[in-house]
Amino acid sequence: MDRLVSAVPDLGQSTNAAAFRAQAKASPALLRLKNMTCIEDLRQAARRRVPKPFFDYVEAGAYSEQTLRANSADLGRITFRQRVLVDVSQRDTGTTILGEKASLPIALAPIGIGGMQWADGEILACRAAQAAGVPYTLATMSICSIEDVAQAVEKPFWFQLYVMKDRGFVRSLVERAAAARCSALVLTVDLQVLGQRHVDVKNGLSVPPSLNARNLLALATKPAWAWRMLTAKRWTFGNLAGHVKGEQGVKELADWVSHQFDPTLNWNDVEWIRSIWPGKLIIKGILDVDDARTASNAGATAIVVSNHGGRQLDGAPSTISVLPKIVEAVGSETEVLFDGGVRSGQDVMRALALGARGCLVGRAYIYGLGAGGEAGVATAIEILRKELSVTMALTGTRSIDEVGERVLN
Ligand SMILES: Cc1cc2nc3c(=O)[nH]c(=O)nc-3n(C[C@H](O)[C@H](O)[C@H](O)COP(=O)(O)O)c2cc1C
Ligand SMILES: CCCCC(=O)C(=O)O
Repeated sequence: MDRLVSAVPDLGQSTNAAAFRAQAKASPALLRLKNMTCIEDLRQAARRRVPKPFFDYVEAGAYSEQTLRANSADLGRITFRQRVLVDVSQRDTGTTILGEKASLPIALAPIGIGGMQWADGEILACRAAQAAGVPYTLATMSICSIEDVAQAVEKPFWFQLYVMKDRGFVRSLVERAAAARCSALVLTVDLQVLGQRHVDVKNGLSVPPSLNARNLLALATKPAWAWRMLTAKRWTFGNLAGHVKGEQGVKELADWVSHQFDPTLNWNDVEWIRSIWPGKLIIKGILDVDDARTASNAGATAIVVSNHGGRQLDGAPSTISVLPKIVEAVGSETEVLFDGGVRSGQDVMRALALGARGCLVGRAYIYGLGAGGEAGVATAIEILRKELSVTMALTGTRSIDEVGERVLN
């Protein structure tokens, strides 16, 4: 099965459609994905290839999923201003994020247990991101560890930090990220207490998967997935090995969070993190103007306007509905990144038009990972690139600098 992945040649700088088509010709893995023309196609393929508990985990939002739905619905209501007779023959989707060049105004969001979607998922996603020229964020709760990923990729990546009760362990994570030359620390502040995702409870989601009859069946019906996992031999949280007692038999994720994550986390701790991480600091999970101001004053290089993809506070507003006022409050001092509901290049354009510097994409790339490993993530990024480029053309926009309210109705 690993043929699918190992057959993928170095994708190079996949920044234009012609180059991607040439690579697809040479690569059976990309060829298999060639009929995937939108993120929804990748989602359907992931549904077929990933065991149900892990696919459900990606899909889920908290409680009634009102906020999850609002993220996409509110983005979809924003319409563009069609402009014609503008020379759009030369278009550039490139930009800078945190001062670094990116071929697209996106970064791959931190996704816990990405390595359960496809064996070695975090390494593969990071490779695809780097080949495409966009930042990748490794989650604290990843299956591949910081060191696993650092050894397997060429360029620096971002590391996402969850603050646990054991501050010695938190410090060691930060030190490991620095030793691995991570280029930014993404401090997630909206998940000290887990918003329940009903389906995970019903599926008995655990890492490693619990071996009851139902779960064994779910794994057995995806033999290609299971074979890759057995070969990769990575089944549990890579960053936590040796640090947390009983880690090999982690129980339900919700139990894990309530035992390990620190609900006392507050702004003084941000000062502490700032003192042990002198590099670029991104605070992720900001949805309120006052919090955005405090984050900016606390020395954040950037913030991510995020409600955790609708997975935490059900009933919170959609991210796109709060973006403009947060940009207005802090946008001149702090880079404002955006996430939640981005499933197309059109969505990226919408967020940029309302002031975001770039978008973190979560599920959109994870569907690609579940659909086809590294080639699937490359395909997801390529789909977003093409959609953004065409949307730029049809709104009479040649560069990311030109994107603003002028492209909206
Ligand atoms: C399956 C899944 C796992 C996630 N795990 C993490 C995580 O470990 N750390 C984190 O900061 N955010 C995590 N998030 C939130 C994402 O980083 C991001 O905020 C969210 O996915 C954006 O919404 P979107 O999926 O609609 O793009 C996760 C999201 C999903 C869907
Ligand atoms: C305990 C893992 C939490 C990962 C996460 O952030 C999410 O599932 O949304």
